[in-house]
Amino acid sequence: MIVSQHSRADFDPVVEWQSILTKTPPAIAQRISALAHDLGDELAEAFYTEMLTHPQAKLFLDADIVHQRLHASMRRWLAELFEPHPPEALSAIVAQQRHVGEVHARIQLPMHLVARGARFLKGRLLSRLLHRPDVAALDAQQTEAALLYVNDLFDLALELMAESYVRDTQRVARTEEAFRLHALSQNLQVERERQRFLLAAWGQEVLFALHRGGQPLVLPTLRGSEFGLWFLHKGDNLFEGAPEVEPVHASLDRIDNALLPQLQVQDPQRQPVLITELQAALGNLQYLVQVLFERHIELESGRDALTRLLNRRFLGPILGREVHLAQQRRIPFALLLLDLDHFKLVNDQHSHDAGDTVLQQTALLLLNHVRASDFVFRYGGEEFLVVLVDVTPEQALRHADKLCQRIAEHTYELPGGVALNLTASIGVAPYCGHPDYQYLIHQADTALYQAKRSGRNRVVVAGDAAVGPPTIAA
Ligand SMILES: Nc1nc2c(ncn2[C@@H]2O[C@H](COP(=O)(O)OP(=O)(O)OP(=O)(O)O)[C@@H](O)[C@H]2O)c(=O)[nH]1
Repeated sequence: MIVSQHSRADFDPVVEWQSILTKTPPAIAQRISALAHDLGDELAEAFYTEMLTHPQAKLFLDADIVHQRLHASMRRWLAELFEPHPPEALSAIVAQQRHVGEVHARIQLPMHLVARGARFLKGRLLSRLLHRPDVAALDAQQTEAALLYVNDLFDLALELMAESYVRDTQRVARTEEAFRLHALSQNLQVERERQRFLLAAWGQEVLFALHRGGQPLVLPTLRGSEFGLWFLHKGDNLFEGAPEVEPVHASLDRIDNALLPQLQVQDPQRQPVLITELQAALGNLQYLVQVLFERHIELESGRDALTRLLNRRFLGPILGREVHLAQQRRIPFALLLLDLDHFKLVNDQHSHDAGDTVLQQTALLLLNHVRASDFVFRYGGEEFLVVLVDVTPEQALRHADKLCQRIAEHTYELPGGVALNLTASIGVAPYCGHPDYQYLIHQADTALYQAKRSGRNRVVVAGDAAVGPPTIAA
C-alpha cells in the first residue's frame, strides 16, 4: 500500500492539535490568544524588519505589496494559530498551515528562511509573554503550560508547512522537468543551427556598424541580440548545470562590457586588435554552444549513442522509484554492475571499432537475457548496470551467475570475420533497506572490485547482503 503524505497512518495533525488544546488549561490558552491578538501588529512589523536584514530573505520581501500583504496575513496567522478552536474547526486550520507551505513552495522560498522566521517569531512572542505582569503572576505549572502551548503550536504549524512544502517542491520540480522536455521537443539539431547562425549574424552586424562608423557609434549588445535573449531565457534553463553555461555568461559579459565599449571609441590604432579579440571571443562562444548542444542531444535522449541502452540521465529517477517501491510495497530489487574483463586488450589488439562492436553485442546480449521490466544502463566505458526488479537476493545472484555464463559462452563476431571469446565480472548489490541508491551503487562497485581482484569471470555479492558467501560462476 502506498501511503500518501496526507494520510500517514501514525500521524493525524487534527488529533495532535486537539491534544495540545486539551492539555492546556483553557484560561492559559485564552490568555495567549489575547496576547497574540494584542501583539499581532508589533510582531508582524518586527518580523518584517528582522527578515529584511537577511540578504536572501530580502529578495522575497523587498516590495511594498509584500510588506502590506505580509503584515496583514502574518497578524491573521498568529491570531488563528493561538485561538482555542473548537474541534470542528481544526481541519480547516490544519489545511491552512499546509496551504502556507504550498505557497512557500510555489514562490520557491527556501525552507531555512521559513524556519528562521518561525524561530524569530516564537522567540519574540515567548519573551513578550514572560515579561507581561499578568504572566509573571502565574505559578510555575501555569507558566510551563503557557510556554508549551506556544512552543507546540508553533512547531506543529511549521511541521505541517514543511510537509506540504516538500510535496509541492517535488511537484514543481516535475513540472519544470516536463517544461524542459517540452522545450527540448523543439528539435535540438535545428535549434543548434539557428543559434549558430544568429551568433554569426550578430558578429556581422557589429562589423558592418564599425565599417559605417558615425558619431556617436552605437554597437548592438550581444545580450540584447536574438542569440543573447535566447540564451538567457531558454538556453540557460535547457543546459542547466552544464559546466559550459558559466563560461558562456562570462563571455557574453566580457564582449558587452569590455570589448564593445573599447570598440565604440573608434581608435584606428587599436581597432584591428580589438576586432581580432572579438572574433576570437565569438569563436570561443560558438565552440561552447556547440559543446552544450552536442552533450545534450545525446544525454537528453536518455540513450547511449553506441549501444542504445539507457545512459545515466534517468538512473536517479529509476533507482529512486525502485527504492520507493521497495520501501513502500516491500518489492525488493537488485543492482548488477558488470564489467568486461581485459576489455582494453580488445581495443589494443583488434581496433577501437572492434571494441565498439563488442560493447554493442554485450548490450544486446544483456537485453536478451533480462525481463522487459528490468533496466539495462551503459554505466561507463565498458561497464553495464542492470536493475533487476522484483527479485530476492537469491534470485538476483542466480541471474547474475547466468549472465556471467552467457557472456563466457558467447562468441563475439568482430569486423573482418574475427571471432572472440570474452568474460565478465559482476558485482551484485541486493536492496538492503538503505534509502540512498548511491549507497547501493557503491556496494555493487565494491563487489565488482572484489570479483576482479579474485580472478575475474565471476560474481560477487556485496558484503553485507543477506545471501551467503560469494559464488563463482565459471
Ligand atoms: N572501443 C571502445 N572502448 C572503450 C569505450 N569506452 C571505454 N573504452 C575502453 O575500455 C578500456 C577499459 O580498460 P580498463 O579499465 O583498463 O579495464 P579492462 O582492460 O577491461 O581490464 P579489467 O576491467 O581490469 O578486466 C579502456 O581502454 C577504454 O579506452 C568505447 O566506447 N569504445
